[in-house]
Amino acid sequence: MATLGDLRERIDSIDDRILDLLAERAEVAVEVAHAKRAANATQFHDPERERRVLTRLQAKGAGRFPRDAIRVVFREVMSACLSLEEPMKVAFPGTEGAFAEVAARHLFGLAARYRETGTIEGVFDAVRAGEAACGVVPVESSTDGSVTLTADALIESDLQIRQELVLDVAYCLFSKAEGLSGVARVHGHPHALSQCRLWLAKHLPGAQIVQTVSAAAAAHEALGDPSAAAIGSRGAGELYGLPLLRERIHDRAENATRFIVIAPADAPATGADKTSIVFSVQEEPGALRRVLAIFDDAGINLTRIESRPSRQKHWDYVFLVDLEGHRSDPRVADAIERLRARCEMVKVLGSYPRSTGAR
Ligand SMILES: O=C(O)C(=O)C[C@]1(C(=O)O)C=C[C@@H](O)C=C1
Repeated sequence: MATLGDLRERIDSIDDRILDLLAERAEVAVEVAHAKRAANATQFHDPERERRVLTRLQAKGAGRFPRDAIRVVFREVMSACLSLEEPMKVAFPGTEGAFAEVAARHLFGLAARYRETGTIEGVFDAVRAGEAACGVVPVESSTDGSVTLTADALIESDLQIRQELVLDVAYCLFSKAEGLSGVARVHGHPHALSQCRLWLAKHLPGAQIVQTVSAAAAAHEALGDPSAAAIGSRGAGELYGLPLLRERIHDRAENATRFIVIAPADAPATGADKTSIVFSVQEEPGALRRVLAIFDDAGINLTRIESRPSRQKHWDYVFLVDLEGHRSDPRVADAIERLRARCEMVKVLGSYPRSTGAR
């Protein structure tokens, strides 16, 4: 049997070969950048190509090497190669350690340049001003429903949805307190507090609940005061060096947030896509039912419908719909045309590949 020393020598030599291959890949990525410049490409980042690379490699597999890890490794390899071409600039709301950052890093890797904008509107502004190539914003939570700030910003903006990601959201409680009995105050973002409401009522009934603007602000409170606790992602706690008191304190075991990537243009068809649209209907009885029948007649599945105040008139609403299919599918294109004939306003917010989810 080989000794531990022998096996480690073999691992060292395999790692050297991996490094040589990475160096070779980096050289090719630099050549890709030259080819793109020669073709006057405006975008170096190519999410469709990245998706094809990840799908192909995961399907191919690598013996015993875990399939999920293939995604993580190649996500970082491509993020690093892209940084040699042109670093990707990505905006997200909130501060470091927020779930929007977790989603952004999952999609764009460690080598992208991240910009915290503080607010959801700030993400839209940064992308519109060209300060970021794209932005990652939450659009709905499986527990709290729609993120209305995002819905309203989408309705008003010319930016398009080009990707989505459903992220498993797990909240932790961090504190310098020895145990739960030492916690007098719990600080958290309103979304975090709302998603952990029952747990807090049961386990910390006497604690004062304090809303903060971000997970980072909550962490700062807990850093400075041993009788304070903060709610946040595991990553946020690690980032701020706070001891973990309890894990998975959210009320619903299945707690996910859907994030979208907004950019100047949406995505080409992949065969498994969704399209988001917003429309307003005339104020007459049965108008909404007749409009929805267009999708029904075309056999198009609606995955979500939501109404928002139009902000033009009192008690006037617009409807946001997510449907299965790409806007270039003849069936979808035809339904949108029929919608235009019936509605006062129709705006396509973008077509994008359906999320396969991330944990
Ligand atoms: O194929 C390309 O267009 C590349 O730029 C290479 C590469 C990669 O590393 O594989 C890098 C960045 C792109 O977003 C897609 C893929």
